[in-house]
Formats: sequence, structure tokens, C-alpha cells
Amino acid sequence: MSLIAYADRDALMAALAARLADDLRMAMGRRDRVTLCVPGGTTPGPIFDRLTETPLDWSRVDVLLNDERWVPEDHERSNTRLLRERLLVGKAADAGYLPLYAPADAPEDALDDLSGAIEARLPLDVVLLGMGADMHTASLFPGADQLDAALAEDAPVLLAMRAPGAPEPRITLSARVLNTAAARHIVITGEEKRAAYDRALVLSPAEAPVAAVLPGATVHWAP
Ligand SMILES: O=C1O[C@H](COP(=O)(O)O)[C@@H](O)[C@H](O)[C@H]1O
Repeated sequence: MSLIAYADRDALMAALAARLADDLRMAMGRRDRVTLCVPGGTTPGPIFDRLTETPLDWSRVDVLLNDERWVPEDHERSNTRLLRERLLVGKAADAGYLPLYAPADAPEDALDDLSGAIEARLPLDVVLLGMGADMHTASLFPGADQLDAALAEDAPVLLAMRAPGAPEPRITLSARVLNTAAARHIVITGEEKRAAYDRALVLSPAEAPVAAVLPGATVHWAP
């Protein structure tokens, strides 16, 4: 993996949005329809804002999340809500969307239905991931109940996940599926996450789940 350190967050967000757009254009040279798999949480909003202003044949792009919190789509913690408000608008309004949420009581109730549409689109083309200061990425949390299964070489496409650090049940793509993309990027900001990333470099994926997606990925960091 390689790490690009930017002078500030603005520079990171602008450069990474441009890089993702380039990766999507490259992928469109190989396939008719391409996928862009993105994180939720607090970090990627400014990247999404820039992508929505980027000229691209968005009608050939299908967007999906790395993971989702099992809350209704209008909930303030919904990653789907973030996508609908910040990415699937503007020039990107023509993009398709592959859901990671359905209105069911628990993620287990919807796993099969949601997995089918994603399985049909593998390998993924462009993946952007975030990372928490606890070294989780997507919803692959240290100590999570299904972490071993999500890190396995033969992991399913999607898993339900519950973790001590996560206030609600989650659904997440497995590391195997996240790693199918030819273009993979990880965005991290701040000194606390930079220290966590440095720790993850010498830990196993079971201890630091982000380590499972580092090989072959480009890490983009700004203070
Ligand atoms: O819960 C989540 O956390 C990570 C990191 O989020 P951030 O707020 O620290 O940027 C995010 O990548 C993931 O998609 C999200 O569900």
C-alpha cells in the first residue's frame, strides 16, 4: 500500500475526488456499467460534494455503500441518507444505487435479497473506504461478532455485524468483496487516525480490521 500525505483536508478532498473520477473513467473503458463503493460516517461528505460537480457519464455508474447502520433511511445516522443527500445529487443524480438497507427488523432478515444484486456486479470497480480511530473499516470492527467470518477468504458478500463500539446492528461488505476492486482508496484525517493507521501496519486484521484492506490500497491522509 502507499500513503499520500496532503497539506490540508481541502487539498485531500479535491485530489481524491479527482482520482476517483479518473478511476471511474478508466473502469468505463473496460465495462459498460461500473460500481463506486463508498463509506458513510463523517469524513467523506466533502469528497461526495466534489463528485456531484464532476462531469462523468454518471448514468453508467452504480453507487453502493461499504456498510450500513441498521436504522431507517431518514435516521440521522443512516449512511444511505448521507448518500442520498450528498452523492446521488447534482451531476451524479443519474447514477444508479445498490441498497444496503431494507425496512426489516434486523439485517439478517434482508441479507439474501441485498446480497444478490451486489453479487451480480462483482468484481467491484472503485472502492473508497473510511477508517475509525479504533481501526475499523466498513463495519469490520475489532471484537465484532462476525469479524472472523467477514475476514475469511471464502466470506459471503454481506454479513450482519454487531460490535461493542457500534450503537446499532450493522450490515457490511466482507473484506473479500471490498478487495475485488482494481482501484482502492482509504481516506483518513487527523492525528488520532494517523496514529491508528501506523499501529494497524504492524497488527493482524483480527486486531486491526483495516489491515485486511491495506494491501494494494492507496491511503490518503491529511492532518
Ligand atoms: O461507522 C462508520 O465509521 C467509519 C468511519 O467513519 P468516520 O465518521 O470516522 O469517518 C465509516 O467508514 C463507515 O462507513 C461507517 O459506517
